Amino acid sequence: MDKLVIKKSPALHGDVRISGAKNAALPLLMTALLTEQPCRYTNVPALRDINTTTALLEELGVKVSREPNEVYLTADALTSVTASYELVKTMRASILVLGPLLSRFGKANVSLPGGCAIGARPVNLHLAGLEQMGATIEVDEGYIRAHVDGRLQGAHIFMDMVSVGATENLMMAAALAEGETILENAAREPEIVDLANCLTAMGATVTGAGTDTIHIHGVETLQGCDYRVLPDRIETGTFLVAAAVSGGKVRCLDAAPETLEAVLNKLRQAGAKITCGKDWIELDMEGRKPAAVQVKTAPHPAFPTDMQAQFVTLNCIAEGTGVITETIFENRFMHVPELQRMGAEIALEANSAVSKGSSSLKGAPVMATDLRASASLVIAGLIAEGETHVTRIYHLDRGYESIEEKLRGLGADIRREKE
Ligand SMILES: CC(=O)N[C@H]1[C@@H](OP(=O)(O)OP(=O)(O)OC[C@H]2O[C@@H](n3ccc(=O)[nH]c3=O)[C@H](O)[C@@H]2O)O[C@H](CO)[C@@H](O)[C@@H]1O
Ligand SMILES: C=C(OP(=O)(O)O)C(=O)O
Repeated sequence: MDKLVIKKSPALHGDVRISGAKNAALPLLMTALLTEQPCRYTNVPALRDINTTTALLEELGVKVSREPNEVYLTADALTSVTASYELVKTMRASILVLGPLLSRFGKANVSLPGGCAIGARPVNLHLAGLEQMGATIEVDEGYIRAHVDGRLQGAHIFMDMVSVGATENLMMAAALAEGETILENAAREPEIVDLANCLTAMGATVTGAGTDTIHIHGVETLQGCDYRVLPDRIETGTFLVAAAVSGGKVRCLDAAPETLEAVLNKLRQAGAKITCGKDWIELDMEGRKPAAVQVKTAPHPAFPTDMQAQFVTLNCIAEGTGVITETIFENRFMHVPELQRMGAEIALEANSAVSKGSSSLKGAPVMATDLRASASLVIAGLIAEGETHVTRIYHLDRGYESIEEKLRGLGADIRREKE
């Protein structure tokens, strides 16, 4: 297993190129299941989750070929409709094969994802929506077994909670369903808009993506696509926080500033000077220490839970007291005890992390517990005195393309070693 060894680094300076978004690419690659025609996806990040997705699609019989940051998929003759536990347990987003398989082939067996480090993460909304569209679903021996006679039927679905994954699964299912599907209380994340744009390019009619009501007019068949994945707003935010914490000046290229307004707003409140172009964002801390910020996570367009851990690190070293409240996942503060081991003064109070600020961090061996927790520890390592060893970085490799090379390009002292 690999670990990252990070030494206290100078303030980060320079340009960094942002990759395609993991959370957009995962559902986008699943759209290939909706058509027998070839699909090409570009700006696909080189990540462990993308490898898992292509392995999963190959297991179903999809023809896969890859070039750097490009994936070609053809689902003209499937050999299986089963997503096995072995793959689903390593990547929860595997559940996104359910909607497309069911709508195109009338059946699907998908291992139940189960809980994960950050929370229980049930899939009841995915199943309830598909049942409303006419599917019969049972859970047997840890597998969701779903089938439908004929086509799924368009339905008016109101979701009790805002769920990104359920919205995506139901949008893909609805694209081949008979008639119109209306999704109410839908997620509004930029990745939903990206998926809607791809489905539209494939011949479905999708309106309202980016609002809480999405209309999808299903069609009998969809065509292939040539689709470029949206820039990763969470990777962008992570580099901006790293720059802010180090007192540096960093420009993120190939970014999508309009997708991370809530994060940019908090960085401005922390004292950063932010300048944006059409596809770039520059953060300049002018050598200052950030001011602590108050943050509450909530569905888009509010502050994203996937940026919460990085802001906990920012608040640790900032001036003043900061409170960060997590409202999406019930167990997403696993980075806090690790940051405390580095000297951070943070108290956990119910679902809030309260930091006193001005902690002087010291390097320590720390363990990554999930993807964004890992990112928060890497950022802490850059400013901690001495050396920080971050273990279990396979979490980080799920979602950050070449993170150590990109950080080194900004002047960080970071290297990958065998544990
Ligand atoms: C691959 C991907 O895009 N992952 C993102 C996606 O995850 P994911 O799509 O899994 O997250 P959801 O939006 O579905 O989850 C939001 C909340 O709803 C709950 N819930 C969800 C579905 C359901 O059927 N029942 C239910 O109760 C979850 O437990 C959670 O508390 O959105 C999350 C919230 O922005 C992000 O943190 C993840 O990075
Ligand atoms: C929680 C995340 O991803 P996933 O839903 O794939 O676990 C994330 O990207 O921070």
